[in-house]
Amino acid sequence: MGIKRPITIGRIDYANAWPLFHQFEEHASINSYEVISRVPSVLNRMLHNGELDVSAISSFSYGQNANDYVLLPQLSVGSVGDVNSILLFLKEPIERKRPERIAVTTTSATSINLLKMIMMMRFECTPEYVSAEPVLDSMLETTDAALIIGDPAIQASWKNHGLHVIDLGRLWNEWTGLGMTYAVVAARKQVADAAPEAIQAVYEALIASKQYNKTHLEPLITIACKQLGGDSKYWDRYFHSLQYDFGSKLQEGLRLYFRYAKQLGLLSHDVELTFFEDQSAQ
Ligand SMILES: C=C(O[C@@H]1C=C(C(=O)O)C=C[C@H]1O)C(=O)O
Repeated sequence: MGIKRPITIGRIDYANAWPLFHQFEEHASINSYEVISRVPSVLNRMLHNGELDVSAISSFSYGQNANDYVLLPQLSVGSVGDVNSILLFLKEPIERKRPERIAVTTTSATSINLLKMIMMMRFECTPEYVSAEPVLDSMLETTDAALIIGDPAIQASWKNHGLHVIDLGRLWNEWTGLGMTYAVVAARKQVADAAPEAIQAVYEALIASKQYNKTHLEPLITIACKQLGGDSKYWDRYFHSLQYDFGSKLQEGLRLYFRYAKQLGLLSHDVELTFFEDQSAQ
């Protein structure tokens, strides 16, 4: 039993995940671990390849690999309504003209598929999607619209570029009445079976970090202003609009998302949410 090497943990390299990971080190009781900070698409690949043992990943990537993963309970990045950092920038309002070609950031999995769903089911169109680095101006050189997530989306939203902006979290909520879960924390099933105590230690540290940050947002707001720009009012509202607990409303939204993904052929199979068993509850 156990693993005889440092446990590898993936951290999303965007402000949206800070409330889960900031102070992780201070709360970690394991002595041998490594935290690797990357954009979601890279973490998705690394967990899939076994380069990571446990990671925050796109919820869509969990759906693709649900047989090999377990979810850590009460940990997610979601919203019921505005998410503020998953944004579609359009040259023309969508009510007037459906986009024919959309540039989508290379960093996402959940939001790209959420966008495809919204286009097909809500706006009844099937644009061409081209993958691109998340730089608004260059994305829009040859397209009608651009999807950006995370910090670059926030920074693009501050610019006065005269574009029309759709917040995908708000649109999903208005359309379905539900919340949406963009990121989950998953462990490789193989590792959770072989070393449940190591995964339990990571789980407990993330929960402790999340609880601490909930009542100590000030340091995160200060770092965000310094590193990413904006003012404290913006970041206070941003962190409060995101939901980190993976509650039943957020799970319900994700289940519907997976059902739609299957229906549209974006996923090849049905997805069940399978959770890691909290070892302290036994
Ligand atoms: C809220 C966000 O949620 C995220 C969106 C993801 C995706 O689209 O795959 C993955 C992880 C999160 O970073 C965001 O990026 O702004």
